[in-house]
Amino acid sequence: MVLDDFVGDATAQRLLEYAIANEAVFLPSKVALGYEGHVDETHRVSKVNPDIESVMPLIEPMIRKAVADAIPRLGLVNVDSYFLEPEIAWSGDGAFFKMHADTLRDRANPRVLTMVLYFHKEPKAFEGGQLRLYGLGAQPGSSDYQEIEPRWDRAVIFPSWFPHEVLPVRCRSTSFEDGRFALNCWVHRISGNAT
Ligand SMILES: O=C(O)CCC(=O)C(=O)O
Ligand SMILES: [Fe+2]
Repeated sequence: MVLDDFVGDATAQRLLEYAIANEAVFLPSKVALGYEGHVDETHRVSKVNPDIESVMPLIEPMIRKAVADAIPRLGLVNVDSYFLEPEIAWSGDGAFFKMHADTLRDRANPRVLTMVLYFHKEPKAFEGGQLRLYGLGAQPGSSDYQEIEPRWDRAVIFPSWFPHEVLPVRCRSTSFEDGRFALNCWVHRISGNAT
């Protein structure tokens, strides 16, 4: 599901300003390996800031509404209760994220939905960085995909088990504010509520 004009210009601008002001808090992104996260620059290059509590109240109502709509539309079951895991990711020149799924299997409260909201400085100073969303079971190199442009204030919501990747970002400068920003928010199903 692609939802344009998701939070509105003023709120998207607030998110951008918040991210830029907190550049120092962004740390290299990790990928999951068993129960541990580790940095693997052959698989993923970007930076993340999971400490976004102060801006969550601005966007949480829109996220919760979109999640409530997405659950029946995407045919998810057993998601009567859930919690959100938000972070802001920054992708500068050369950043990418190879094909992966977001589901962390064998965990008590698995991720069931992935939401990504894009924002960036205007005029846009990067190219690339499209999200490729593959069909279930696709292998690297598959041509079974939909490609989504990371447009200002566009949100994408999909089941976390679908394979996806972020194509390489090319940016005119190395300055932080020129990069591709994405607010990622995972919906974790709270286990034990099977009906
Ligand atoms: O930034 C995106 O478009 C997707 C990011 C992603 O796949 C992830 O953080 O797991
Ligand atoms: Fe992902």
